[in-house]
Amino acid sequence: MATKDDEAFLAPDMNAFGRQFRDYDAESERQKSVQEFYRLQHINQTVDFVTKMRAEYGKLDKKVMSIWECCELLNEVVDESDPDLDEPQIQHLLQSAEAIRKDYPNEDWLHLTALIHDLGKVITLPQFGGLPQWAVVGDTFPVGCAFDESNVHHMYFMKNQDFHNKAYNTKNGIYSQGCGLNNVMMSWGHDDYMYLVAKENGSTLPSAGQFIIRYHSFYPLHTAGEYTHLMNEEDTENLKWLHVFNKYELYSKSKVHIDVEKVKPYYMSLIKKYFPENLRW
Ligand SMILES: O[C@H]1[C@H](O)[C@@H](O)[C@H](O)[C@@H](O)[C@H]1O
Ligand SMILES: [Fe+2]
Ligand SMILES: [Fe+2]
Repeated sequence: MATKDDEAFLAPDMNAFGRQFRDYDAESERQKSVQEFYRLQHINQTVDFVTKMRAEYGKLDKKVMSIWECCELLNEVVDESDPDLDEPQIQHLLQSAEAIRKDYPNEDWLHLTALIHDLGKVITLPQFGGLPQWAVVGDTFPVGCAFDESNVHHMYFMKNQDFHNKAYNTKNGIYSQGCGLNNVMMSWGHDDYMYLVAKENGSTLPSAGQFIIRYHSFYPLHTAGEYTHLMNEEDTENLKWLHVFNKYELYSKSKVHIDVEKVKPYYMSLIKKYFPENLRW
């Protein structure tokens, strides 16, 4: 007989606060601080800033540690951009991973991708450079081309210096049609950082897994369907998996906790399969 654990994942209609998911306009205290977060993010994420961050974090000289150590460290991180989540970050990682595992039991790489997708948020901690929230979390978007209106709280881009730069404020900006997302500079944050960590440490996670990590906050693309003119064929293939992932990542945010010790052995075996024991961060 099927137990509750064997049932397919059901996406809820409401978040843990009884609101719609990703409602950035609802009147509440939380909404105000989320809006203030996006004001700062949209003003400060520029081509110059991203260029500096890529160079700095590309050194991977902050710490040597395992993937699991980082999962535990993530519990110290608070995400001020998220209107749907109040739980410790490790719960969010495990909730996402276990939800996907229910419906895609054979795609072990996808379970692991879910487990690690937000680990990059550690760059907000002092020992990783202590970056401000606007440089770590929130939705992401390309810099170096026009900011699309599908970005939440789009109006704040008006105070971004790139908004007024003629080289950057056209549809393609410094890019060309179909150039591929790999050639596009995304706003700096936990996605691009974790992608860098995985790649530079020689992870064998499939290309779709690496793509999910790198673009999971790129809602203007994967949910609004904008910026597709920058994609190439490989991006189109990988985007299919990002759509799958997104459903489980977003709608698994709930108050139902996962027993960490119970599932840890399974995830440790996946980490061993796809990552070296210690990584440079
Ligand atoms: O607030 C959330 C949160 O920071 C997530 O980790 C990120 O991936 C989302 O795109 C963002 O909207
Ligand atoms: Fe997440
Ligand atoms: Fe994220």
